[in-house]
Amino acid sequence: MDRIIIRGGKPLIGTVPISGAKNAALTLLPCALLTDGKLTLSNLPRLADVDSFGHLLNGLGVSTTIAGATSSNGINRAMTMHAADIASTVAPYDIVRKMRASILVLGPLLARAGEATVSLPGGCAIGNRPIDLHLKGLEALGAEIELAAGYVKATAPSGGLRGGRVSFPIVSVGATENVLMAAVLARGETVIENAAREPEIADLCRCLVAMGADISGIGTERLVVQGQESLHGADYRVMPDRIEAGSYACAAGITGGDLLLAGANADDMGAILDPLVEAGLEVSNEPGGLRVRAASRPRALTISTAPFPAFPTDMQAQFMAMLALGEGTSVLTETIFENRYMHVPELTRMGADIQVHGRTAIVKGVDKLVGAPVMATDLRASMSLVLAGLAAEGETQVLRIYHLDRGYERLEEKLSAVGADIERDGDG
Ligand SMILES: CC(=O)N[C@H]1[C@@H](OP(=O)(O)OP(=O)(O)OC[C@H]2O[C@@H](n3ccc(=O)[nH]c3=O)[C@H](O)[C@@H]2O)O[C@H](CO)[C@@H](O)[C@@H]1O
Ligand SMILES: C=C(OP(=O)(O)O)C(=O)O
Repeated sequence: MDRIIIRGGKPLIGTVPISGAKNAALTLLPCALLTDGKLTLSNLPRLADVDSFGHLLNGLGVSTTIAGATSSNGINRAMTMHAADIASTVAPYDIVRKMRASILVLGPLLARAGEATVSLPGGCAIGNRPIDLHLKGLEALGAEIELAAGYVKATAPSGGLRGGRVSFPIVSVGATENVLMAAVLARGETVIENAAREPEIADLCRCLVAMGADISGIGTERLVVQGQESLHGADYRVMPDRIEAGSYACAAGITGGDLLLAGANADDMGAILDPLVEAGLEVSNEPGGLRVRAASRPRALTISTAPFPAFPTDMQAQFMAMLALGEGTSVLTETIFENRYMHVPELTRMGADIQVHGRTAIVKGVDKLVGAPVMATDLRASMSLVLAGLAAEGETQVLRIYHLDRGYERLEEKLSAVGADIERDGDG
């Protein structure tokens, strides 16, 4: 098993190309199931989850071809998917257990093929992660749902799904995505109230519109979809990854660095950039990207995670690492996932002073962190340990880095290029 070895203490300076967004790509890929035309996604990040999704689609009968390698600018990778026929409507446990986003084939399969059998994703390291809202939303479009032997089996009524009214009691990114992808092929109008407003949802809507869908209210909490008989193929470019960009911004913050995040889109990143500025970092929009400079130690922050446009849960761990070396006491509250503090004991082993009380973590800034072997437990937790390692004295070894490969494209290459002493080794 691979590990990442970092010898910390170097300010990171230079340009980091920002890749296409994982969390957008993973909801754009299942859109291929909605049409017998070809869907080509460009700016597709080279990530383990994208590969797994490709395999999942292949198993459903979708042919996939990949063009263009990821260049040093992080561009040019495109995948063309062609679901001329749906050969299977089953998403098996073996793939779903590796990648929770597999649940996002449920809505499209149901809408196009009239049925879908998808392994229940279950919980993961960060929390329970139920899918009841996905299922209730699809029921509102007429689907019949059965749960048996660890699978959800959804069936459309004869004549197919029909438009309906879905009002989510809480904001759910995944449920909004599943219902949207089903509604675009349902008969009549669907109204989704209290829809998630994450930029990745707007990206999904724009791709669906490029495929012939009729959606209004894009970017708002009320989406109105006029279902179509069929959709057609399209070429669509995946949006830049705001979480990857935010993670590298924290790398500048924790190392006292100066990074140009090439291709990052500040418009989607207000809730990430505002606290960086509050912490004393200089953030500016420059030609080609977003520049983040840290002239001093970050100041303490009080942050609470919440659905967009508030501070994202996917940035909590990285901010915590940065604030562990900040000045003063920060207070972080995690409201989305009940178990998203698995990085705390590992950061503590590196010398951080962090106490968790329920959903709140009190982070007392320390003067230094010291390198140690640490174990990553989930994707963003892993990145927080890499960040800590970049600033720590001595050597940090991050184990179980397959989590990082799910969400950070060419991590060591991007960090080495801006001055980090980091390498991957095959014995971890
Ligand atoms: C609102 C939010 O920040 N969503 C995050 C969530 O999306 P993801 O789509 O995984 O999760 P949801 O947005 O659906 O979950 C939001 C909340 O709703 C609850 N829930 C969800 C679905 C359901 O059927 N029933 C239910 O109770 C969840 O337990 C959670 O507390 O994790 C992703 C990966 O970290 C992040 O990129 C998303 O930003
Ligand atoms: C937890 C994440 O992703 P996933 O839902 O794919 O596990 C994430 O992107 O931080």
